[in-house]
Amino acid sequence: MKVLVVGGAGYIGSHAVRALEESGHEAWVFDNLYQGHRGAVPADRLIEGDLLNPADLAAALDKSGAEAVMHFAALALVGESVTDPAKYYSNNVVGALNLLDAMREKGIWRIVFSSTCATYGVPPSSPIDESMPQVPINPYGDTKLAIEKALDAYSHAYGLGVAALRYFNAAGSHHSGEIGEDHDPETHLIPIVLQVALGQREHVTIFGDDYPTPDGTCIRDYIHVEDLCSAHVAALERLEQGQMMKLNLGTGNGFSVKQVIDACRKVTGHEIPAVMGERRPGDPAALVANSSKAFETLGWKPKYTSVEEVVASAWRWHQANPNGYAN
Ligand SMILES: NC(=O)c1ccc[n+]([C@@H]2O[C@H](COP(=O)([O-])OP(=O)(O)OC[C@H]3O[C@@H](n4cnc5c(N)ncnc54)[C@H](O)[C@@H]3O)[C@@H](O)[C@H]2O)c1
Ligand SMILES: O=c1ccn([C@@H]2O[C@H](COP(=O)(O)OP(=O)(O)O[C@H]3O[C@H](CO)[C@H](O)[C@H](O)[C@H]3O)[C@@H](O)[C@H]2O)c(=O)[nH]1
Repeated sequence: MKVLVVGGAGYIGSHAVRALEESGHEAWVFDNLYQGHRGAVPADRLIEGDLLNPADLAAALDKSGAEAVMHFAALALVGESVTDPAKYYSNNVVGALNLLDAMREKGIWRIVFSSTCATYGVPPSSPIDESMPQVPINPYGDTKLAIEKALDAYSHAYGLGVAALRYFNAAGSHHSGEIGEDHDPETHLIPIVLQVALGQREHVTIFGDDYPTPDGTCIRDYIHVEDLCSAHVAALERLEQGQMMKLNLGTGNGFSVKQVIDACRKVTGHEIPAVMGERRPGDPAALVANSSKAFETLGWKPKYTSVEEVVASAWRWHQANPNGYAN
């Protein structure tokens, strides 16, 4: 299939491009390079444009000859979504609606969408399955839930085939060592801890140790980015017209902030000073996926299950590219 990967120059999108090509598909990238990197994608398949400009989208769908879309493009900083919600509703929700309109116009009915465990808010229990209530606690999560709802309605009314994939915490880098995670600003735990190991930060601040977890720090489910992307390809290949898949993507294993820092110490051999800080507003104590629905629906399972392996994969990229991409 020819696939337009929207947000394909970003962290997860660029890994999806590799996964698509490794599975024999033809991937094209649409990105405004707000967070994305030229160096992360093949130059001859990059179409620069903005989701907020419908003419850019129409041109990209024509140029790529796309039969399907993977939609990764979004703003994803929880804190910024609280202080500047207008930016998030506009870019994420209006941008997604523009994309859906452009797809309808061209008769393209397959879409795989990046949703998030943030749509569950503070779950009633963990692990989380897809039947649990979606009650986001910040505008970022609200925008993702709004898009899921639009996809639901469009699927029902217009026959769109949708996979809304609710990722837990993406981490790691491509096995080739050629692409990895490079966000500016970086807010995610594993890259921040590895920046300490590289001597770029003095310490990592642990956001609270008074949570109701065994060591008091938050527990998350860190899924390797290549595992995430193989699930995307599996979902795309199974989509049928009018179908709406909603699937959690995680490993089912939770690791605390302290456990992640210990794993980073083990992998890097660096002492990695950590200081205790305040809770970060909006952080649920534990977010761990029950992904059995994805296992059954997609015939998929994550290959990386230990947090050390995930950290080692991220470390290879950060060590080789301490300053990230050149462009
Ligand atoms: N990283 C995670 O752990 C995680 C977890 C759950 C969900 N997600 C979701 O997965 C997706 C990808 O995350 P990521 O970490 O790769 O983010 P990223 O910022 O690295 O990638 C997003 C890409 O979209 C592009 N983009 C943003 N707005 C655009 C616009 N208006 N027009 C064109 N391009 C635009 C950016 O330039 C960037 O390249 C996001 O939708 C995010 O919400 C990420
Ligand atoms: O310097 C840091 C950074 C993070 N953390 C903690 O580490 C854990 C992981 O934090 P991340 O910022 O790496 O990721 P989140 O769990 O906040 O991920 C959330 O934000 C992502 C968007 O970037 C995704 O949407 C994801 O689904 C959503 O849960 C959290 O407990 C956080 O408090 C620290 O203690 N110190």
